[in-house]
Amino acid sequence: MNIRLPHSPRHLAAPNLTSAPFSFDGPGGRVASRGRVQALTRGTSETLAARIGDALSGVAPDALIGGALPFDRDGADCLWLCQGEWAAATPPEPAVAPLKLAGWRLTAEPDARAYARAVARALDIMAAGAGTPEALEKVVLARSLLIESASPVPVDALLTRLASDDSVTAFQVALPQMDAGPGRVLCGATPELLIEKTGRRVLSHPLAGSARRQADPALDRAAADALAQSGKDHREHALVVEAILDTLAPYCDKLGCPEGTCVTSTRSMWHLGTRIEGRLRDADMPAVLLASALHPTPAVCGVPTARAADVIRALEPVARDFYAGAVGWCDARGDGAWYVAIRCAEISGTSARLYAGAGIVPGSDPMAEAAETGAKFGALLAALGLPADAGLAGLTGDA
Ligand SMILES: C=C(O[C@@H]1C=C(C(=O)O)C=C[C@H]1O)C(=O)O
Repeated sequence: MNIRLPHSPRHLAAPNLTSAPFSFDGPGGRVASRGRVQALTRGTSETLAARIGDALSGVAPDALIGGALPFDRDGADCLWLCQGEWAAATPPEPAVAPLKLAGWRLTAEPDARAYARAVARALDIMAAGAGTPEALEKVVLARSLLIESASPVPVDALLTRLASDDSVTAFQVALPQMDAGPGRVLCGATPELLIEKTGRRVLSHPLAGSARRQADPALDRAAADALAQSGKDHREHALVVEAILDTLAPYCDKLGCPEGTCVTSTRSMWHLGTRIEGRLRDADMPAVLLASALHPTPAVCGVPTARAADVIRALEPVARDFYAGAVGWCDARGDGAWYVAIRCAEISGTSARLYAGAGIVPGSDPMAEAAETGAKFGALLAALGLPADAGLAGLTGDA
């Protein structure tokens, strides 16, 4: 079965989201696991093609693979194979249930000021290496907020609330169990399409360059205009587009960005975005392998990739695990959609660890980057029923 996301949305059954190991609900439709579900053998990006080939050989045309690739290409992925009858599903409940976490506590890891110091350190590394062959041109540094609540974090209610923003894809992927504790789920609302593949058609919509939305319409417009004019943000963005074009070129006989770079928005953020369209040479290339070839783009890692990954490892105190990886699905024909795993949280029982990062290039201002990460937490915090600006603590003199 061919599931087309943006132009012919198709609703697949997901009787109970908490028991479905993956679901995606975005601008083009909704895809969720169902039927007989089995975990694929876990492995790194190196063995992915062989494992996908094995999994898809001989399966029924309506089989579906979905899940998450970790940020670290040498880390083990988490993929699920679903087989069985598909049934038409009713679209998810439009009602946005109020969500109130009982007795919650928030710990910044690290706090905004320590994050700003890490950004300053990254800028020093860039300056020290400038002009050398391995000079660091961009690195994306992230921080996290750990929320601990007195009651379990309700993933279904959170997803419903996240999905109420039409500009994002609300997703959840069940992650491997770490120990005997509660299950882990990666849950979020990503605005960034890594790759969508339908037959020979591919589409990617990278984002990089950000500004916080404002409640006042005039200030909001001004923020978008400033982003559209920002040389620093356009430099940050261009590196991502170049990397995606370079990676896709060998797979495509046509590739381009017909609309150029535009300002796009979610409910809480403005971004620079570029729609990249291509035609594959091989219609059978599975979307998950294209996602793996592209990942990690400089939207979440940096340039050059290996150097940026080293700096991330050295400067970030919390392991990314599946944050800033890729989440998505692909059917037996290889058609599917994969998203950059951002604006998300790893949820386990009563705790949720939220992540947000920002691209650093020469000219970045450490405190402004800390504020940007604070703003990026907003969507998840609000969906959890917490103050949307809680990630900005320490930046406004209120810490
Ligand atoms: C890394 C994140 O976002 C990425 C970084 C952006 C930026 O630096 O401007 C913008 C969009 C995303 O590609 C995140 O939200 O955690």
